[in-house]
Amino acid sequence: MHMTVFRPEQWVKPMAIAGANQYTFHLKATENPEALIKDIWENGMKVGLAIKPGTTVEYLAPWANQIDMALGMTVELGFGRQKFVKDMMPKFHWLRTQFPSLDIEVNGGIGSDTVHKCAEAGTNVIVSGSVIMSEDPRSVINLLRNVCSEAAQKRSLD
Ligand SMILES: O=C(CO)[C@H](O)[C@H](O)COP(=O)(O)O
Repeated sequence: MHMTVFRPEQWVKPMAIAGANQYTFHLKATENPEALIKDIWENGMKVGLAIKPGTTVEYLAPWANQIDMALGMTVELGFGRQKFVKDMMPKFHWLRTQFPSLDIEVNGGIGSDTVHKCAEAGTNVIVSGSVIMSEDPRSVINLLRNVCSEAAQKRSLD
């Protein structure tokens, strides 16, 4: 679950009861990330931690060893069909270098023209909305998956 909400603390238990296996919250939406991470674990879910395009990766770094996934937004929060912001690429690259086994998710404006940059920078989890819905979903999903797999394989050989 990607929770774009204020006070993410209040939804941990309801989401666990509803069957969520991962709870992603926005770092700037809580005053106590450490306690929230612990609460998510204790409720049996994996932890995802999200930052917006304007947030530095150093802000997320102190928690990177305690989470399962980092999410970098490549658009501002709110709605689909926004233009991809490429400023996140150095942040993904830094995260991948520092935390080789961390899941790194990208969300915002991802399709066949933007996925390569993200995969090369180190993302391995892709959110894609409008492009998938506007084209042939099966072939777009296959392409996104293949680009990420090939980039991961190349990293493992380097
Ligand atoms: O969560 C989002 C914005 O808050 C995403 O950008 C959205 O759901 C994905 O859509 P798109 O692929 O069209 O950018």
